[in-house]
Amino acid sequence: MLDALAAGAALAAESARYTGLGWMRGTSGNLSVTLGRDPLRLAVTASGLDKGELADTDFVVVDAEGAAAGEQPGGAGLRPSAEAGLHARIAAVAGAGAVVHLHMMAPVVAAELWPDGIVLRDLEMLKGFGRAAEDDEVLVPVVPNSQDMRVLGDAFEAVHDPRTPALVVARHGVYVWADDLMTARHRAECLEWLLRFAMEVAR
Ligand SMILES: CSCCC(=O)C(=O)COP(=O)(O)O
Ligand SMILES: [Zn+2]
Repeated sequence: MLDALAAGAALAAESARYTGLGWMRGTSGNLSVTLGRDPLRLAVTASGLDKGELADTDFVVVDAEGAAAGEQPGGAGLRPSAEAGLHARIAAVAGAGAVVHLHMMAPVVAAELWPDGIVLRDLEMLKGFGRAAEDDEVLVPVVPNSQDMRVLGDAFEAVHDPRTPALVVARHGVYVWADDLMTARHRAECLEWLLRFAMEVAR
């Protein structure tokens, strides 16, 4: 596992990449890395900042509820992401080492078309999403949006399949997770392609 300062540098670098892709527009999106499991501790991007311009210390160490925990490398002036509670739930339930939350367009539009979940099957790019390409049917779950991270966390747990490292929040964005930030990014990139493909062929 990364220490907090290394995690902060990685969060800033990854956030800049996602901003370049247009997936963290405005101040949207947030990323986290798991720092420890007993007790659960995550480094999560600070709330309300331009995610394309994060300093290496623009993160907050949070607990299992998503609340700031202990002394903070970036000082007491930073607030944890408003969505830190869902990051923590995903880290706890799915065992994720890194969680990325992105405001990319494809999952949100796909959720409008398929509000009960998005089915993907027989696509080579599924390998990049951590699944088999052939004879594999993947249901990417969709849950309604909420401002209450406990409500979102409960909705996530109700639909969670350990084989599927993503959750679409309708009219909001997508969560993708993996053991580390780079793998989470690869999965997010492949998922975006898969969802765009699904919508193109459904037209
Ligand atoms: C225009 S962004 C609205 C809040 C949100 O959905 C988001 O992803 C960013 O929240 P944060 O508190 O992490 O800045
Ligand atoms: Zn969001």
